[in-house]
Amino acid sequence: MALLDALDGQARLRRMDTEELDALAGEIRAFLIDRVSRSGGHLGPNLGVVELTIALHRVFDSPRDRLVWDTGHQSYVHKILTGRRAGFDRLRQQGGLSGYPSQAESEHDLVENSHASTSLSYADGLARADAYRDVRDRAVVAIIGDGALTGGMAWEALNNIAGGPERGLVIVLNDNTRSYAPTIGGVADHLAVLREGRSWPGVFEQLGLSYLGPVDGHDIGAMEAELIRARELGGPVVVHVVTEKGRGFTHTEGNELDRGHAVRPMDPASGAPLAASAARSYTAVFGEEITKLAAARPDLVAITAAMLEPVGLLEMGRRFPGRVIDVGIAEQHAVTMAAGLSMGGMHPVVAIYATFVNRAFDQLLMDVALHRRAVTFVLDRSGVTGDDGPSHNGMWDLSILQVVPGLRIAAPRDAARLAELLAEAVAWEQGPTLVRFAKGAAEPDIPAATTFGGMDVLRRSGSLDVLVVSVGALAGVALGVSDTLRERGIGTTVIDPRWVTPVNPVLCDVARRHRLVITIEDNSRAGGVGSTIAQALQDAGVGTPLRAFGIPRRFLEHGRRSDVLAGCGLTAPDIALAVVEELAERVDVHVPVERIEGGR
Ligand SMILES: Cc1ncc(C[n+]2csc(CCOP(=O)(O)OP(=O)(O)O)c2C)c(N)n1
Ligand SMILES: CC(=O)[C@@H](O)[C@H](O)COP(=O)(O)O
Ligand SMILES: [Mg+2]
Repeated sequence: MALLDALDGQARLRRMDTEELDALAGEIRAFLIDRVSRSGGHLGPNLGVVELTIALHRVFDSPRDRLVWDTGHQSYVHKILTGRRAGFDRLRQQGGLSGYPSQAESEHDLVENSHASTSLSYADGLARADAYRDVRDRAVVAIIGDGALTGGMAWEALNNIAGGPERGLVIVLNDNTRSYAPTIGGVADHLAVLREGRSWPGVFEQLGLSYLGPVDGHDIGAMEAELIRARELGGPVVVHVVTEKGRGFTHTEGNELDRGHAVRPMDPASGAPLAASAARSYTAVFGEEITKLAAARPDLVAITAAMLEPVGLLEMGRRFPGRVIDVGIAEQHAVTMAAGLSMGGMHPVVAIYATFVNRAFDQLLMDVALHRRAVTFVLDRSGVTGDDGPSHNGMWDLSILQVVPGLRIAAPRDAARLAELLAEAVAWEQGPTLVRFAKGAAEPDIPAATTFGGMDVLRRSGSLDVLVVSVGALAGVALGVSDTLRERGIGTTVIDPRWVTPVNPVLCDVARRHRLVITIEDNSRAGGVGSTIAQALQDAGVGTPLRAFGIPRRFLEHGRRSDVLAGCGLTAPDIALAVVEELAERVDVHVPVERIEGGR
């Protein structure tokens, strides 16, 4: 790693000759493979941009020239070239290097949001600000992938950028033909034509943008020549760079599924995962169940936003080709298209990550719910996801969607309930339904002790002191709270409503008979299920006090899911301690408050 070791900034980088640069690219690739195979992360995307990032940092003078990375998952090389190589020993770990740009880490980083297709809008804003302030001696450079270019925001921005021919703006299109899978649609087809160099004005030129390329994204010299032209051109210009996702590593290059888009820790020699999880993931359970349901229901069609395998639709797609639609990174289109599919007599299942439903809220509210369409939403990665940092936690869906009239929301606690609730959801034809579950291995099955009013009673113990409302995957925590309280002579009823909104009126009756209600959810406290139930109690004239436990109203830094949940106080000891204090303060029930093992 001689060249990497000697690299002390852009000046040294700019002095390197072609031979040194090619050697440096090899050292960076070796470094990425070594570190990311240990930690896990976005190995494929970053192996694809080694030369591109070197060229960018040689032609442009970051941070004066602003580099805006779309989605940000491909910014590892940018981090290596801006002095953060040492941080890769703790990549994506709590307190360690983020897997995305981070303003706290470096002045070279701007956009921390990992939601795709935003870079051109930031760039348009930056360029306009420079125009307002008559700043002419620095560049704005957006680096956007071919996948991100299938997102609607990108075209909203292009429309505006093309309307400002006097504003300099460099758009580097990192075209590796893939999101996870090959990029779909007319945009992908057009890029294929452009890659073949058929020289007619393409869409970018017809919009009024300048277009340079296609250029080999692994030839540093060729890219530098085009980037210098783009920098000097003035006005908005697209530089079409053709790269290979996963380049230089056999276990990413050879990965037909996704070119190693997001790898788990692996043995770099064999590619074998370092820690294979025995338990089935919620995603795998969904994939199995939706395929069974699709076999029985020809009206079922599933929709993914460029994440076929990550959301578990691979099997259904194999069994029922044509009934799984990949719309590209286009969640808003996915949702309103689903409304159209429903109006046409189908029952769509929209499978996306919880955090990405945020950008399709209006479509869900006004295109699906307003028309009472029977669309089923499946939100994977709900709650704390952890590794991918603040913008990837699925912590807002229960808050923003509880306001949607007619939407029924289910939060399965384990695999068995996911199967049950998914079947109930797709059987419901009176309006939209939603099933949300966590990232990773499904919690062990927790059978109900009994059912009551359509809800699962997980435990009844002692007197009717505390009603514990358990939401989704935190049922194990809820039972742990019950155990700790029982040791202090406090009785609990632990209930899993299964369908968490609208609130089951029977829950209000049960609450009436207890001295305190607590709710435990892997979602923001602000506007979460807890606050929805509090309002339902108020509307029902139930005076029992309620304490909601959930994620505080703040962005959560990256880290392991379990550690981040603990940091939010969502552990049995922490909650039990808080309940004992609550009972003393609000219910005048005093029990020994000696230290509760593990509590704060
Ligand atoms: C709104 C949104 N939807 C889905 C994702 C998940 N996602 C992360 S990267 C990615 C593929 C991006 O493809 P591309 O822009 O071509 O970048 P590449 O990985 O090929 O470099 C997707 C779908 C996301 N980050 N944001
Ligand atoms: C950058 C992005 O949005 C995805 O690649 C995401 O990081 C994948 O997350 P999972 O690893 O949870 O599938
Ligand atoms: Mg791509």
